[in-house]
Amino acid sequence: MSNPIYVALDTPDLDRAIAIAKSVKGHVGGLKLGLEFFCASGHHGVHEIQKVGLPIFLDLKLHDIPNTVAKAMQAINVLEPAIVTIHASGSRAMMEDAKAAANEHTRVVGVTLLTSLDQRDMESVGYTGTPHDQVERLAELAQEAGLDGIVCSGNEVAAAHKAWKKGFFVVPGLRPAGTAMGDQKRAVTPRQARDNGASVLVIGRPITGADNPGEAARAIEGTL
Ligand SMILES: O=c1ccn([C@@H]2O[C@H](COP(=O)(O)O)[C@@H](O)[C@H]2O)c(=O)[nH]1
Repeated sequence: MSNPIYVALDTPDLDRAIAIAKSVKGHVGGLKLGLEFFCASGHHGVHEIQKVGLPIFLDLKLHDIPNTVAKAMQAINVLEPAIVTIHASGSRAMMEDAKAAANEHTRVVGVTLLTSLDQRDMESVGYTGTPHDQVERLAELAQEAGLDGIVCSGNEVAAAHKAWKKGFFVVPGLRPAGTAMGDQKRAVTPRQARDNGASVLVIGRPITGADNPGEAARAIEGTL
């Protein structure tokens, strides 16, 4: 089985991102570039990170009217990302148009409920039901829209996997035992997420915040 870990290179500093990417190579399966990185370094930054030689996951969480999201997707096709995120709450039409605009070999996955949100946060923005309900609802919509999979927490991935056997499940918000939660509220360990059916394990600060990111990645890999 290939290594499911994608390290989140959340930094605006391109040299630092390259250094971390090189140090974790061999202990992760891919590199995730999100808003912080992309807003600071853009396409040039992605090209530089690609030189490390690992698959690229563009975690841009696109969320806008269908036409705008489709055009944004077309603009990143040239980067040939392995995975791209959009927000599933943007509607079925938005997801359909995003998927239609993406490269054939790019997996387009829909964020269901951010792992930094809990039940109380959901209520504060007017969502009804539990995190499980929300993930189930949006996973069904994402599947109907023809997406490849979803982003959810390790708490919901087992149920999502059961309902969508061929789905591709990206799980962030992972914390090895004893590490700081930070802003994550629905966290599980990398091993729990993998056992629950995650296809991709997204891990940021537990690796990038370590004195030796390569060693931290190797240690987490060893727990899987
Ligand atoms: O629901 C979500 C969706 C995306 N993320 C992203 O994953 C990483 C997590 O970083 P950590 O440092 O391991 O907390 C980060 O890039 C988020 O933007 C998420 O956490 N939750």
